[in-house]
Amino acid sequence: MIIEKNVIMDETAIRRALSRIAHEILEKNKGIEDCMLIGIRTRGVYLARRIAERIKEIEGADVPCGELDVTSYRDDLEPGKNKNANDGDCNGKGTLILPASVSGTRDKKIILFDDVLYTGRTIRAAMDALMDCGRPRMIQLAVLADRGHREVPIRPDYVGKNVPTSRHESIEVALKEVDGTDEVHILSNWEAK
Ligand SMILES: O=P(O)(O)OC[C@H]1O[C@H](OP(=O)(O)OP(=O)(O)O)[C@H](O)[C@@H]1O
Ligand SMILES: O=c1cc[nH]c(=O)[nH]1
Repeated sequence: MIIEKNVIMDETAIRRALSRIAHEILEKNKGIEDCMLIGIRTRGVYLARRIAERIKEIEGADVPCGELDVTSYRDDLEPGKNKNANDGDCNGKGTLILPASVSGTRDKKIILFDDVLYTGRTIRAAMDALMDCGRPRMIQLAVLADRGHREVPIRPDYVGKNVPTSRHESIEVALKEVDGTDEVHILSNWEAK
């Protein structure tokens, strides 16, 4: 099977999209007070950190940045590996990692970051994890690429690029921090899970 790869965002396009999202976050939240950025592992973490740096440049303010691992909250885990493994110990088991300067997510405005939004199941899992770890005042969602095909009623607040796709395509995000390069590409002939 021939797999075609088409680049849809290069380094400049990613930088501009993240810069725009940083401005949109500041505008929507009228600043950054009580906001916390939380990146979903793996690449969402680096997107959140880049936005935090951009916000610092624009506003001169530090915004706390955390990491979330949603693995134990997924609805597609193999039997026997369910979320009970983490029940009652959301921090101790590494689901949510916050900077030491922050006491928790209670009453905070959480802005969740992921690289790709597809069915929405990862974000559903992320929201469950966050709710188990405290009671945020609000949760907003930022994604670099929204490719559609939602299976749950989830809509992002901030989008780098909307990419109409077929189910036989996949979107891959490469980031310098993990992949050595910044690029978003679309692959044809992908076999969806
Ligand atoms: O909206 P969804 O259908 O849940 O798909 C989106 C998720 O898929 C990818 O993660 P994946 O589980 O492939 O793992 P990865 O981040 O390690 O690549 C991507 O990073 C998103 O988190
Ligand atoms: O196209 C897709 C779908 C899910 N997750 C991805 O990273 N890309």
